[in-house]
Amino acid sequence: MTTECDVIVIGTGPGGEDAAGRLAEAGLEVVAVERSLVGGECPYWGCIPSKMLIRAADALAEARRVPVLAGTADVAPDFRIVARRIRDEATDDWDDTVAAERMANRGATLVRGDAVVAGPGRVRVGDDEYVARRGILLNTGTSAAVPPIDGLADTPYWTNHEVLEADVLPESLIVLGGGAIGLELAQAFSRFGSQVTVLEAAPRILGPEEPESSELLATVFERDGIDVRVGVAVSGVSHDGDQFAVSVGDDVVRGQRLLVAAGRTPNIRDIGLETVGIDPTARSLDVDPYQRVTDGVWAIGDITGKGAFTHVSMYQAAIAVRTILGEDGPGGDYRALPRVTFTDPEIGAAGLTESQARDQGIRVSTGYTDLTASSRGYIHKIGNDGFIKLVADADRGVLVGATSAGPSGGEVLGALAVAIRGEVPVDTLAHSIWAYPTFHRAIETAVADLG
Ligand SMILES: Cc1cc2nc3c(=O)[nH]c(=O)nc-3n(C[C@H](O)[C@H](O)[C@H](O)COP(=O)(O)OP(=O)(O)OC[C@H]3O[C@@H](n4cnc5c(N)ncnc54)[C@H](O)[C@@H]3O)c2cc1C
Ligand SMILES: NC(=O)c1ccc[n+]([C@@H]2O[C@H](COP(=O)([O-])OP(=O)(O)OC[C@H]3O[C@@H](n4cnc5c(N)ncnc54)[C@H](O)[C@@H]3O)[C@@H](O)[C@H]2O)c1
Repeated sequence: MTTECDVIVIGTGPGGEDAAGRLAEAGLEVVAVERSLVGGECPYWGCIPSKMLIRAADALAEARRVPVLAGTADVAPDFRIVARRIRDEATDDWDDTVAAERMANRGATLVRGDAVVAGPGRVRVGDDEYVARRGILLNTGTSAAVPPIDGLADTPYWTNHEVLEADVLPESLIVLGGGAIGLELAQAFSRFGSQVTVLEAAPRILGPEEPESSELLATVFERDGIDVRVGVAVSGVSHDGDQFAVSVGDDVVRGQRLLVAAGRTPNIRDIGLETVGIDPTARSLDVDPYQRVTDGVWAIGDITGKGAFTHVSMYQAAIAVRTILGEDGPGGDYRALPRVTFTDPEIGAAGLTESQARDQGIRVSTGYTDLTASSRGYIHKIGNDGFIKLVADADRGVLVGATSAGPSGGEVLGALAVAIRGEVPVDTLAHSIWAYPTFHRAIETAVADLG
């Protein structure tokens, strides 16, 4: 059967679902194809369940701080409570009926199945063909990358799916990869009582962020009893029906569960992109500032390589919708791209790191302050680890990057992201009033430190 429409959306991650709804509300005939759950990774196996787990784990950690500040607290973690919350409240037991109805109510037609592009404006789903008058919007996202380590593929390893579907706490957990996924989940499971080992191939965890962020998290994790090993070469993995054995140099790390959090593979390899002249082997799809990949093909979300975050997917969805509807509006601007790793301390960052700024030839000055030395850090006491680091363009007198690590690092980041985005002069920041005694007041000290 062949069906005509205006736009075909392939993949309904956060951006695709929203774009399909907006385009339909604007009066276009929209077909949205989804092979799994409407909403994508974020609500079912990503941001939301992981942050629920972290919220619970952080409550345990705060309760354990009571003896230093306020008396006694008996803490007896029960993983079943958060597992149930993820199942019942976050994911409806991994059922997307509500999301599917929400999209249908906005006027888009949901087609379930694997979509394959069959030529300009043409998409196949099983035996059915869909033909789009305006074009195809790609939002196919990413899947966990599984490194080609000897034996790994034959073991019952976990990815972000299984780990967030778990309802029993593993006694021990080996985490392959010290990026955002690995670190957030490593700390959360450790706080519930799992013995956790993080194996990171690069010289430091959280490699894309400032070295100070990596150092801070390594120190805090070590203090928490998490075994963090960097610069390791994992040469083999086996499973004896009960335990994993991971070969790391001459050593063997054993654990009940193994989480593979070693990066993501874009879901663009086998969806027929070559039929519209797009290279399916690329690391990401090159989009112009208006989300165009080629005539009649737009892309949004993780596959664009602009930042694998829900806020990027949603931001790009709004731009793609304007483009498809022929409306005016600004193109994508990633200069102040914010991101938050929800460890404790949270690592918030926006814009460029110091080394990225130097690589761009910017005459850089940096400002740094330790949060423990701030009034709020002193008051907060236990759990006050953190810092603020600013990266300024000394010639233009504006911030081009910032990191805000601390108990509310992700919230403090808001002010810094706005300062970068709005190119607020450093001089204005220096002569502003910063509320006392907040964590964000430490920005003033970091600004004063800019050399
Ligand atoms: C554990 C974890 C925690 C995270 N935490 C955060 C966080 O705190 N904050 C944040 O901003 N981001 C976070 N992310 C990242 C975030 O989940 C993604 O950036 C977000 O989901 C946006 O992805 P997307 O729009 O590219 O599509 P995705 O969410 O990946 O969805 C793509 C959809 O396309 C479908 N699809 C793929 N191919 C086809 C096809 N051929 N036919 C039909 N359907 C197809 C898939 O089934 C999927 O539903 C996290 C990710 C993980 C894994
Ligand atoms: N809070 C958030 O916003 C949040 C949370 C989780 C994920 N995310 C998004 O999802 C993306 C993917 O997360 P991720 O953590 O899987 O990927 P990542 O690329 O950020 O980190 C993967 C890590 O695994 C390491 N690695 C790769 N192969 C390895 C091997 N064989 N042995 C040991 N280490 C190995 C890499 O060096 C890297 O440090 C993130 O970059 C981020 O954009 C965001």
